[in-house]
Amino acid sequence: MKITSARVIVCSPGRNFVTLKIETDQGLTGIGDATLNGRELAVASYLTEHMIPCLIGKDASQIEDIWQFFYRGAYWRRGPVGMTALAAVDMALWDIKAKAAGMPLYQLLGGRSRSKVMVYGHANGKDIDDTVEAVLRYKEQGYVAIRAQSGVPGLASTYGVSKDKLFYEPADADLPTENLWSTTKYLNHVPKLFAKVRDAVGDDIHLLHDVHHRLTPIEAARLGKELEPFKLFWLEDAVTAELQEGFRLIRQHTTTPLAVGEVFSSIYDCQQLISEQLIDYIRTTLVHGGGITHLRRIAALAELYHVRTGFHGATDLSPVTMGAALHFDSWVPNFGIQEYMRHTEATDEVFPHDYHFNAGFLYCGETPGHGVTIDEKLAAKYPYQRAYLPVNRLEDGTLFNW
Ligand SMILES: O=C(O)C(=O)C[C@H](O)[C@H](O)CO
Ligand SMILES: [Mg+2]
Repeated sequence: MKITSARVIVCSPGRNFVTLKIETDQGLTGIGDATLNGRELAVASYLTEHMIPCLIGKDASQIEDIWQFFYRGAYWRRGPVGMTALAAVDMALWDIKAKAAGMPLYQLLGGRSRSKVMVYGHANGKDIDDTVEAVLRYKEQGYVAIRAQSGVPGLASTYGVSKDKLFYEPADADLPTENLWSTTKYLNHVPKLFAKVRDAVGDDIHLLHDVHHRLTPIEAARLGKELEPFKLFWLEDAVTAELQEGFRLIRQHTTTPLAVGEVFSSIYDCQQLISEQLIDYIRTTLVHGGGITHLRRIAALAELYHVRTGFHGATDLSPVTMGAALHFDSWVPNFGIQEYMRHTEATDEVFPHDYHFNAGFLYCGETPGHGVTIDEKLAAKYPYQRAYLPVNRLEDGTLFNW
């Protein structure tokens, strides 16, 4: 089955998405997500200029060989732009292979390990009371796992806290917005938030929190320790993870479970974190981690060390990633949880899909392939719009982590 054409579709139905479509001489087509928030056109160009010319004429069924060709063959390995582009190719090829087999993708991976995929929703509010209310609303909708983020007193704006309760869109301007940050104010606030949230929601709901890489290991250790009474499901991205051994310090001090990895692009970013059992959940998902072919290796390594998956699933990961991820989640033995932030109606219309949400769980469909397509005519009505993630500064002006 030869690849006859491949093209990149960039569209912005409420936010930017980059999609790769691969066509074959047998009439089968597949699509993959190539969206890298705030750097979309770099991946689009990497695909168009450097990968697509090499793809034409290759046998679409040789997924592993094509993966190795672009990973080893490029000489310049890893990195978010290259691995996102590779992920799009990989996802599209798995889509084609599953369609050729007449099977939903999870069947090719090894079949179902579970009937439904537990997801967590995003509750956020401007202050503690507002956040508690948002958490209770998620609980009413049937969610069994809820992430809670709240504004911090004394800080004008905080990441993850939007005006809209179901969507939040961090890439909010055509030049980066600047936020201000105070670790002291944040650390004083979060334990108070979770005391109230746990009290309101009861013991049966899983609670999660995202620090967004803003603490040092010893600060994260203190936060983890102070949050222990509230039994979090996980504390996410407590510190930046370029220094993998930094997590040892956090681990020595707290039993609060740790999740990290949404910005990772390969197994080498988490090898030490996993093999030293420094984390409990690996967040890297298909689109930024080289696709299904590479995530299978990460999940298999993680399984050895009692680390479970907790795939990234914010709105900047397109429905294509969500569809493929749900097949992976339905199969992978060491599944933990799946992040779920709803896409806008416009996005859902551009990317028709067969997965659905019901009472706290997502269900992948039974259509052959990963179950997501793209309406190209509709996509063309939403041209690319430059949009950046914000940057974050300390109150004295020092540029800080976002
Ligand atoms: O979903 C999360 O946990 C995030 O931290 C979302 C990120 O801000 C977002 O995906 C960045 O592109
Ligand atoms: Mg996060």
